[in-house]
Amino acid sequence: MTEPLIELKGVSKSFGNNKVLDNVDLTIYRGEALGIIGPSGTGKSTILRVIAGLIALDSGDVFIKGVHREGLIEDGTDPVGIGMVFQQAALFDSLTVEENVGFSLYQYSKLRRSRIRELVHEKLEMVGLSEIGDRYPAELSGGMRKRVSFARAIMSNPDNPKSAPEVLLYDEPTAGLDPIASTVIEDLIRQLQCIQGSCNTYAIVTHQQSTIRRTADKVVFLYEGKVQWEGSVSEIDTTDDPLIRQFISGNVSGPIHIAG
Ligand SMILES: Nc1ncnc2c1ncn2[C@@H]1O[C@H](COP(=O)(O)OP(=O)(O)OP(=O)(O)O)[C@@H](O)[C@H]1O
Repeated sequence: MTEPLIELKGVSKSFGNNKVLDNVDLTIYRGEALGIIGPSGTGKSTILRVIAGLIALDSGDVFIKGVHREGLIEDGTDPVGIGMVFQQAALFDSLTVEENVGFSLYQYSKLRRSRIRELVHEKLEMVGLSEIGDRYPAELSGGMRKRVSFARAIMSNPDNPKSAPEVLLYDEPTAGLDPIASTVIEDLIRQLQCIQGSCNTYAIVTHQQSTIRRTADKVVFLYEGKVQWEGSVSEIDTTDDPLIRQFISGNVSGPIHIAG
């Protein structure tokens, strides 16, 4: 068994009266590619934001590499870096691609501008976009914007090795992309997993079956605030669990209550 990098123990989170996560236990091991699936509004993005340390818990504990997290990511206690790729790429429209990817280094490091440009170029090359540093986000396709956001998520300061993310969290990275652009992104996620110095551990939230099948090794199914099922990606086709059967077939009849 490899080392647990992320552990959620008894995590609960409500927004007002809406209990989104209800006593959730989840472990992500080093090197794991974890797919988080489940119906809309069931708390998948919330779990990613909990792991990323972006929102406070109501109760429960988060351990990062065995160390109890106190507070949020901004409190800086995590022993490993965690990067997040948001659903909407979340680029600054008024900055060039190069300024977006290098943003945290321009803001918070003492590196020379020329060194940051080199590092940005390296990351853009890793995502197959080495020629677009001078463009603005509005000049890019949706798939290209996603790839730029990947480059930004894996950016780190070589003077501060702890800033290199060891875990990447992808929130619906292929949402809104055509099947071919989705394949490009899925391949990139797998390539980044294998590149030395990039992230070999990740969790991915997705609704797209091709993305689940091509980017996840293990899958957890979230519903009604709890992890209801977990198994290998091949088991989603063989399990007789009624929740998974209904979800994968898209059948409106079954144990999953359709909101609205
Ligand atoms: N900041 C917030 N304030 C209030 N409610 C929130 C907030 N963030 C999430 N929610 C609610 O929590 C529930 C779960 O949201 P979340 O985005 O985690 O679901 P999801 O499974 O990722 O959904 P989808 O598949 O549709 O993206 C939803 O009912 C949502 O409206």
